Amino acid sequence: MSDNSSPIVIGIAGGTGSGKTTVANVILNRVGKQRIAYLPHDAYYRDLHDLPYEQRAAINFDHPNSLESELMTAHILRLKQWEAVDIPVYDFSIHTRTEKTIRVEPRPVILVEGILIFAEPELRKLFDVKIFVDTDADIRFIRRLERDITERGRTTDMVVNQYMATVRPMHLEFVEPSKRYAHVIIPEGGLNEVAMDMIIARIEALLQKMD
Ligand SMILES: Nc1ncnc2c1ncn2[C@@H]1O[C@H](COP(=O)(O)OP(=O)(O)O)[C@@H](O)[C@H]1O
Ligand SMILES: O=c1ccn([C@@H]2O[C@H](COP(=O)(O)O)[C@@H](O)[C@H]2O)c(=O)[nH]1
Repeated sequence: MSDNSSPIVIGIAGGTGSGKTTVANVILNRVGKQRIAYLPHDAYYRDLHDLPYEQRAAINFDHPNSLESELMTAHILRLKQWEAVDIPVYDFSIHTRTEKTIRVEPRPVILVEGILIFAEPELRKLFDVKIFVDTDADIRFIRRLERDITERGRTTDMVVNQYMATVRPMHLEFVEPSKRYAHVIIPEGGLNEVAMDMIIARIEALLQKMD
C-alpha cells in the first residue's frame, strides 16, 4: 500500500479485448495525463529477437512466463520512489521488442494495465486499487479478431488458431481466476459511467490525502 508521500498504484486487469485500455483512457482523460504514469504490461513481453519469426509466433503469449513482470515490478517500485523509468516498446506484428524505449516520469498516480497483472503475486501486492473489466468471451473474441487483423498484421486463421491454442485456455487458467483479487469488477468497461464515476472519485480522494 502507498503511504501519504508515495504515488497511488492502480491496476486494470481483464481478458483480451475486455476494455482495459478504454478504462485506462477514461482515467487518463478525467484525472489528467499530467498526474499519471501509465504502464501497459504488454510493453514487457520478453525480448525474442534471437528467435526466428516462426518460433516467435508459436509462443504462448498468454502464459505469465511470456512477460518480464520482474522488470515491470522494478519499474513500479522506482516510480514509487519518484524516479523516472525507461519502458520497452513492443511490436506485436513481429512478436518482439524494438530497440526503442519510452521515458515514463514519476507522477502521483501509477496506472498499470494488463491481462495477467493480478495473476502475478509480486505485481499484485503493489496495487492500491485493483479493477477487473468483465466482458463476455464472445464479445472479447470479436473485438480481438477485428483488432488483430487491422492493427497487428494477422489473418482470420491466425487469430482463430491462437485463440483456441493459447488465448482461451490461459484465460481460463490464469486471467479469470485472478478476478477474485479485484476490489471492483466493471461490466461494460469504460462506458459504464456509474462505475467510472466511483473509480474517479476514489482516485481523487486518494490524491487529496497526498496533498
Ligand atoms: N463498453 C464497450 N462497448 C463497446 N466497445 C467497447 C467497449 N469497451 C471497449 N470497446 C472497444 O473494444 C475494443 C477493445 O477495447 P480495449 O479497451 O482496447 O480492450 P483491451 O485493452 O482489454 O484489449 C476497442 O475497439 C474498444 O473501442
Ligand atoms: O507477440 C505477441 C504478444 C502478445 N500477444 C497477445 O496480446 C494479448 C494481450 O493484449 P490485449 O491488448 O490485452 O489484448 C494476449 O492475449 C496475447 O495473446 C500476441 O498476440 N503476440
